[in-house]
Amino acid sequence: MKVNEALAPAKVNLTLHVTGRRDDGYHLLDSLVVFADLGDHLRAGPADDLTLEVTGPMAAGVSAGPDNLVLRAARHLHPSRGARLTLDKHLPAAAGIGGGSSDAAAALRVLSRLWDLPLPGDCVVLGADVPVCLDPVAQRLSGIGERHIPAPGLPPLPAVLVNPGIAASTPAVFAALENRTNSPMPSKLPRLDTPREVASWLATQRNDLTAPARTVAPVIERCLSALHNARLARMSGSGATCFGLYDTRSDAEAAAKAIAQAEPDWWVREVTLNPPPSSSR
Ligand SMILES: C[C@@](CO)(OP(=O)(O)O)[C@H](O)COP(=O)(O)OP(=O)(O)OC[C@H]1O[C@@H](n2ccc(N)nc2=O)[C@H](O)[C@@H]1O
Ligand SMILES: Nc1ncnc2c1ncn2[C@@H]1O[C@H](COP(=O)(O)OP(=O)(O)O)[C@@H](O)[C@H]1O
Repeated sequence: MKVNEALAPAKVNLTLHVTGRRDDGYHLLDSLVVFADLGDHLRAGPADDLTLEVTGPMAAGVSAGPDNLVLRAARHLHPSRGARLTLDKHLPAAAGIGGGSSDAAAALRVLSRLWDLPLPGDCVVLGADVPVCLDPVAQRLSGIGERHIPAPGLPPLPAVLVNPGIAASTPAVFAALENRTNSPMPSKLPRLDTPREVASWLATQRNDLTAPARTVAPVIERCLSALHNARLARMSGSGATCFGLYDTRSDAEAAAKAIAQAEPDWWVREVTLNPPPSSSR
């Protein structure tokens, strides 16, 4: 990618344990987060005014106004400088894969280069997922999202992402959560060398938002069923996107093809999670 371009990769919560709730209503999380080799594309050119154009296959319904997280991130970085921004949307919005947060983080990265400014330290105010998206590699996220440390060794993971085209509102899903104090992941995460080992270990962990998300969007059950031949099938974030993990890319490709044929209205993509550096599409 050129200096004024950035990939805003899909974020996937391999685990999402809700461990408590702060007085301000935000929830404490313990989450193993990885990124895909697929995402939105952001370009920035020099300009006097700040403008944004939203293009691409998933642009429908995404505002190009000041509420777009790309423009909010730009104004967070500098209150008045200009740039001509183009956001090519490939990820569904409000889908539990952090499209907006990853776009905001990409905007901070690109504009800090264009404007020669340091990255801000307080970007959690843009969204709980923005800090982890600033450095899109495997990480263990905690606090409400403001704390993250590199995850121990994980291999690249052949996977399929499935979204049924229903937006799951993150506040609505948190509001439907019955038990807000659940156990965290083990304090020391194991080193996992193969997709099979990853799937076996993940099966002992959870996404605590799955049950409330199913009440908000019952179609999630069908997404998980569609991934029945995966080593592990789970929801990401607050949904509704679900992911399936496979042993090989060809297994994932075959599964994606079959699901897309059976559900032509769904967004179905074969991806690699935690890809080797510089292999993004
Ligand atoms: C749940 C997660 C897990 O990675 O992913 P998504 O489903 O959004 O992808 C994130 O924590 C979401 O991050 P993000 O989407 O940036 O959240 P924000 O805009 O800050 O918050 C949206 C709303 O979600 C709730 N929220 C969010 C984060 C958090 N730790 N506790 C919360 O209770 C609050 O109701 C808040 O008003
Ligand atoms: N660049 C953007 N892309 C997608 N959604 C955006 C963007 N900017 C603002 N939003 C708003 O943010 C909300 C959450 O979007 P997103 O981050 O994609 O979902 P999630 O938090 O479920 O991962 C959307 O409902 C949308 O209104």
